[in-house]
Amino acid sequence: MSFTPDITEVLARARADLRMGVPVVLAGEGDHAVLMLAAETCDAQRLADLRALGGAPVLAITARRAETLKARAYDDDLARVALPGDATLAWVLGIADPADDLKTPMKGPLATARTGDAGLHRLAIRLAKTARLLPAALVLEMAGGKDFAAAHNLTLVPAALAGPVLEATSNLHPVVAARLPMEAAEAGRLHIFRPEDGGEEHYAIEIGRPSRDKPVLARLHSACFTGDVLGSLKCDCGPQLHGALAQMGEAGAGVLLYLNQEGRGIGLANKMRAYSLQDQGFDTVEANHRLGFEDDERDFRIGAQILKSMGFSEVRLLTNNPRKIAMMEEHGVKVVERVPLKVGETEHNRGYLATKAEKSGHLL
Ligand SMILES: Nc1nc2c(ncn2[C@@H]2O[C@H](COP(=O)(O)OP(=O)(O)OP(=O)(O)O)[C@@H](O)[C@H]2O)c(=O)[nH]1
Ligand SMILES: [Zn+2]
Repeated sequence: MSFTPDITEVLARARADLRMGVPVVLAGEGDHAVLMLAAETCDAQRLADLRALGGAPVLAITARRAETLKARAYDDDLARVALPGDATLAWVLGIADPADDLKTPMKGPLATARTGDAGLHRLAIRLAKTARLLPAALVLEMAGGKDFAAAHNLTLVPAALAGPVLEATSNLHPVVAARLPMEAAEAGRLHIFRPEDGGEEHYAIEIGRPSRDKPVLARLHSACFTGDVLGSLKCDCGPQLHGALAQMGEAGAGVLLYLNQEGRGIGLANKMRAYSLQDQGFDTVEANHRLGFEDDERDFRIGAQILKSMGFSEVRLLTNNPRKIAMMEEHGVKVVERVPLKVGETEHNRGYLATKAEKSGHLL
């Protein structure tokens, strides 16, 4: 038995620190380490403190973001923008956040570095992403990172242990289930699942008493606060959610997973940043890229894990998204049938649905 936090627990702490603007130390090979701050939550004092340490801090961004900024990414998916001597917090935010890109088209020329531990820089961006912040991190290479972390009471993340944990899907545990009569079906039951990594909980809504021996009518729904709760006309999520529940109610059985992967996994704040870019004329995929994200950052392995833990191994999947089908099949859930789900097209979301069909391979 040990009271010392394990790597999963350390990562959860690191995420909380970054959201609060507290720096984190990432330890690499031997004595090598980097000090990181999430660009989005860094304040002027911490930026000044970082500079006072000397060395050559960089702003690590994704190649997606670098492309918009016309900055050279020397390391495939990663670019390290050198901090000019007079870089202010506004400069840092201007690189990290595309909000004023159109107003300030020339943010450069930006010098990008080829040196430094690319693995640690990638880890810094990954941590910012998992904290649902903009994918940009201020990073300073340092020796003696362990002592520095201890002296300043900072979370120390050993990179070699962190990598595999961040790649894997966290185990989920059932917390509680209770009866929930709904408009769509009186015989409803809501199950709560909690991941071991301290991340968002996910839900399963079981309708009727679906047999575990036959393919179940199933839907993997990704959280969409704007569509599900506010009835946004920009997407089709609300009608899809209610349509799927109604279809299961009519059939007398089904299971809908409500996965808390808002904004295709980038979080609601970043999704609203994407919406703001969409108002500047970019489509849903371009907006994600300009922010530095991939088109879709969701992890559908979570869905397969929940279905299996509930005893379902075969599904009739309500979806238009071929990626969901592939991920289920790859992770032990057989999709015996795809059941199309086409509801809620409006004049506001027609372009959005067309982009998903053209660029993300959605079936019409
Ligand atoms: N980043 C981003 N996320 C969005 C946008 N519009 C909707 N979302 C999110 O997209 C997710 C819904 O995914 P969809 O692509 O509509 O549908 P799908 O679940 O992949 O596929 P289907 O099963 O066919 O519905 C939810 O998490 C929404 O919050 C957007 O413009 N940008
Ligand atoms: Zn939506």
